[in-house]
Amino acid sequence: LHFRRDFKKLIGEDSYKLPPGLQGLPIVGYLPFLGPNLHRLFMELAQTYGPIYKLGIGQKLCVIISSPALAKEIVLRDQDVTFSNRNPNIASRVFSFDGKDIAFAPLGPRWRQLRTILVREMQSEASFDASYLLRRNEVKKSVAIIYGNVGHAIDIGELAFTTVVNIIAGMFWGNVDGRQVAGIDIGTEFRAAAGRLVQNLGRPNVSDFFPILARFDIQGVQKDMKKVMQQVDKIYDIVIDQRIKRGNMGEDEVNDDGKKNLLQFLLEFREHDTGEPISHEQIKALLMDIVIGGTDTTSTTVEWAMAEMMLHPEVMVKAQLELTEVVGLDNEVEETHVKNLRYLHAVVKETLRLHPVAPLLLPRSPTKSCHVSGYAIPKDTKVFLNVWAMHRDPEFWESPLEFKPERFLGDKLDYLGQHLHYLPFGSGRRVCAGLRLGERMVMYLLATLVHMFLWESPDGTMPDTSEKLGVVLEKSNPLLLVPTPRLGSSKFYV
Ligand code: HEM
Repeated sequence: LHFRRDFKKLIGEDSYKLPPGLQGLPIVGYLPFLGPNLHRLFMELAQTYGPIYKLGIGQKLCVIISSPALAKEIVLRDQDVTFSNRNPNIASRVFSFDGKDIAFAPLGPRWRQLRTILVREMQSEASFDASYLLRRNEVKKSVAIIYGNVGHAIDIGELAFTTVVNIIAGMFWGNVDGRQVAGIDIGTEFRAAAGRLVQNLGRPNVSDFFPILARFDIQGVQKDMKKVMQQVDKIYDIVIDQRIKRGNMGEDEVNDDGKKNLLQFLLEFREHDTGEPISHEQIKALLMDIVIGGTDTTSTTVEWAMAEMMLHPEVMVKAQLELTEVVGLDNEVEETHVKNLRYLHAVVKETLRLHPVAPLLLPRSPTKSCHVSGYAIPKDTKVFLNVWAMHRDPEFWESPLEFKPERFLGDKLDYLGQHLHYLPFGSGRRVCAGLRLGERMVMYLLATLVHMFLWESPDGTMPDTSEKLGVVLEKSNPLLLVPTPRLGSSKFYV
């Protein structure tokens, strides 16, 4: 009744029907039936209700879309502007300094300004070239850590995460040693804070579904978010102050081609800008997006790829043969090799097909009432695109549940979101803003792990593929693997 009343108010009497679906119980709707793995539940419900259906959760109306044809109407066709907004929940609003970032900001000049800086300034070929040594150093440090643990089990997800955090810290705000700022170990601090942030961001919060109860914060999500954000804020304040002081003393760091890191760029942009100024909070919100949006996504993908290769030894062997051919057994991997690793690219694509880090993307929300496939979608509805289901749709994929990188070898499918049955980075205006860096880091790190070491499961136990959905779709059980050096000379490892 609630939805019908809202709906009629918004788009007028009886013009279109809401999609079919479930209202659930009175008042709470479908809330008590939501399990942890929403993408699986949503796929099961699609088998009964079809490729577009509604779900009432508390006072919120959700619409779930599981077909590429309908996704097209939303992300690529004439309605993409209407659907390029997020309507963030409470945790996301705290996380994003109330929508001052890229990921949760409404479509508009401020979102466009930050997005352009991240995509064009920081991910141009020239920027990547200039910051390559930094990535190389961090990857080499991780190789040395693995070498120091030969014969012992290593947590691959954790190793990948620390490597990526350090790369990102160095690239985006830079400092003498990306691991330490004013005595604070960034990797460790962020690991702890990011874990809690991500947990809160992914947790169903009663206050989101019953805005009327929001001020009571029954589960304490808002309170906990604010507490963690204070910790993270403290680190950002130190980093920003340090950068300003260095700038004032004429000690700006520049990369090989004279380019500055993102933080220097943003601070100067703020000072000299003639158009919209970038506020302190916007800078922090952008750093937040980069650290949270860029780390778990990347490291989880590396972890899943390694798990799948362990489960499919023939894939691991092919990837190693390719590396032997392209890189050589008397050489270490450089980023310049990566473009020639066709098979490894296919492995990563197949990994992201079966284990997309954001199986429901980031939810969209129309800014005005509209229609999709002849159904009414009222303003502010939460719209989920179930990419996980589309990636397993037998209409588009042969033997969809099998891990077969070969399917991508002759295929033109890329990450840009033009082919609507394959959307690991999303699509349209809101497609991932860190796509190029994400792909680059995954490929370089994975190629290094596979080329430099042979891997075994401890005690012969094979990895499982059970998953849990927080903000990213991660492995339920961490992937532990035991390394042995693969190259003849120890000089590549120390
Ligand atoms: C393997 C790595 C990554 C994957 C699979 C991934 C995936 C995604 C997905 C699915 C979305 C939502 C797109 C949509 O709603 O259509 C997204 C958004 C976003 N990602 Fe990534 N991402 C990755 C790495 C990164 C990195 C490295 C960064 C930053 C340096 C980043 C920053 C962002 C931002 C800022 C957004 C929001 C874009 C917007 O709303 O305009 N991501 N990402």
